[in-house]
Amino acid sequence: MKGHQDGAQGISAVERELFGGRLRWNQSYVEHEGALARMRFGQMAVALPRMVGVVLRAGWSADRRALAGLVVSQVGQGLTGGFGLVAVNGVLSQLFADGPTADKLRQSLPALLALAFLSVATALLSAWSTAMSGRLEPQVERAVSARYYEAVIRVEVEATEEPDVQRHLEAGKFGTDSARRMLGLSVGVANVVISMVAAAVVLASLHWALLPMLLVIALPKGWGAVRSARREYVSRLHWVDHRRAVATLLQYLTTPHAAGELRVHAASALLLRGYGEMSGLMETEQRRLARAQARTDLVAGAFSGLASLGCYGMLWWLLTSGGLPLAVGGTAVVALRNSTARLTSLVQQVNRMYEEMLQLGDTERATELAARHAIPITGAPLPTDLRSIQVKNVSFTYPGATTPALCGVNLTVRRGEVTALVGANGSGKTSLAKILAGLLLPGEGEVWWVGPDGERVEVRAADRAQVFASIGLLAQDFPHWQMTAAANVAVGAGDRPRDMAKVKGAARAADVGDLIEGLEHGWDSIVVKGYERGVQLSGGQWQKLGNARSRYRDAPFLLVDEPTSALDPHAEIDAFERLRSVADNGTAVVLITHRLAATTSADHIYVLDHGRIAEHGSHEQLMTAGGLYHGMYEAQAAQYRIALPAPRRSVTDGHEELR
Ligand SMILES: Nc1ncnc2c1ncn2[C@@H]1O[C@H](COP(=O)(O)OP(=O)(O)OP(=O)(O)O)[C@@H](O)[C@H]1O
Repeated sequence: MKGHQDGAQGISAVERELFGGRLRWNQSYVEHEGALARMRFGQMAVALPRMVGVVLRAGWSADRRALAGLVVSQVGQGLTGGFGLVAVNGVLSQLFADGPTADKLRQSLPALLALAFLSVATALLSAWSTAMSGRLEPQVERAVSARYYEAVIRVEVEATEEPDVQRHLEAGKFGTDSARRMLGLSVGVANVVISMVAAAVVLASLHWALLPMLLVIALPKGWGAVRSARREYVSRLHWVDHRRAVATLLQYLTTPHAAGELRVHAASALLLRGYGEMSGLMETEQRRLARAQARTDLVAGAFSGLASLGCYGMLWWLLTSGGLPLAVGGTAVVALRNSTARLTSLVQQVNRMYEEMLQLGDTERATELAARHAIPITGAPLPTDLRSIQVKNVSFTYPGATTPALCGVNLTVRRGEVTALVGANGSGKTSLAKILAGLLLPGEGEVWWVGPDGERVEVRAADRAQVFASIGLLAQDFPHWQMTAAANVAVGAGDRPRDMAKVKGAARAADVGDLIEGLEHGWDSIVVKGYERGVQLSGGQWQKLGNARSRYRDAPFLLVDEPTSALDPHAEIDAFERLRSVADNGTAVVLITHRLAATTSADHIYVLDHGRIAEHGSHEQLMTAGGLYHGMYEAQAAQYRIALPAPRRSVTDGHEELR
């Protein structure tokens, strides 16, 4: 394989088998990022301080004292380095002067003492710097992460459906801890740069020609560092999907809910083969990178070596032609050797810093993008005492889809009623529920939130926080939080302090209270196995817990998507009756279900077909109309009729007996 630019090459058979083809980062995105990665030195010189600025600002707002301490200790170390060189020059000047050795040593003593003092000061400053950066780094990481995640969770759901937005937001995740590493590296780089600047000042003051020498040695290594970092960054971008897929394969191998299929279906053999072949490809890429880096290092090292040779040659010439005193020459050699050693560490750190900067740049871009697509934080207040939601001529097409998920939909959801949404798979029920919840905004048409006297606010103009506060949601694939049972209910109102009495009430209303209270650790049981206090719930028990969560929200509009799919027949009937009584108590219940027995008692049924409302009315009206609903209901009812053979009877001794 030649590398990530390869066309059809570099695909393992198993990658094709499991993922249908190459798993490389979307091409257009790579091109866009490629432009960033091709940044020239000049652009990088601008971008690097900007990213350091991001980190410093985060540090400043997190812990000013620690940041100030860090800056002072770094500048201090640079100064001690500079003064150290001056002291070395003082010692050498005394030693190279004429006169008896004992006198020369005595006269160099003050400079030697100064050197000792400076090294103690350097050690103290370095310890202070370590303590301050250790204190600041986690705070900077938290600040940058919080900014990113707070922005991401506010993004409109529709925007997250756009592949480009999705990718940028995903890419941003990898840079959140780069801020922490950037701070550590910035400290290291600042340390080296300050000491080199100090060395440069001292060298330039000794002889003007010594400064260009230092730069000539530094440049090739800097070039090599940037080149390697750029190459690694581009590679990581190209391989990120592949890497994620490999991690997923490994994750499946230890996921408890896959345990059965892994063993019985031998899925583990396929996954392990996938892991082996796909990580083998990544190793090939790592080898390519290592070879390329070795080449770059060789070229940079060769040029740097040539530059050093030239510098020492020039020093020789300056000394022999009398342009430079011997003591200054000695100081120059010490400074050049120190600086070259520091340069190696500078190169390594800049290299890593450049990579981190590119990743932190991703996080910054994702944060800005998220802010551009954010749900507005202001808007018209909803009428107090909401009565209904009216959907008028609403159409909606998911980004990238060719056909609309909803088309000219009209419906009204009223408090005190159960409104059922039924229809075939993919007919648009969940999409309509998301429109009602204000999670998706209609492409065309309006969604009105209506008060008791007909006063109304359209969802786009409304304060969305109030819209969300008015909705209780139980999605089809509601999250199973790996937390305590109490937290799993109370998370239904994460913006309110936990009220245990209400948690217990909601659980009782969803028929799960006794179960939780009967557990060894009761409400503190963690509802996933593997933790201390962990328990495993069944699918139906989870569903009841989910129902309790949506009850705990206690909102005027309750949207439930297949709330009984995992319940046993008695529990299912019970759950539907409980939903009925929630509606009777004044809540608007929107029930999405394929169990048509449950819709018989709904006040209004809407039948969706390919995104349109095909029929609506009560159960009786729809059955009389004999359309889609009638067909679906009959099909379901017929299943029960077929499944119930008439009991066979025999006659024994004149008595009928069931067999
Ligand atoms: N996030 C999405 N991006 C693109 N298309 C989507 C998305 N979600 C749903 N769709 C498409 O929109 C249409 C309606 O889907 P929706 O989930 O609303 O159907 P549904 O009636 O709830 O189906 P089911 O009964 O299977 O749950 C389908 O064609 C589906 O493929």
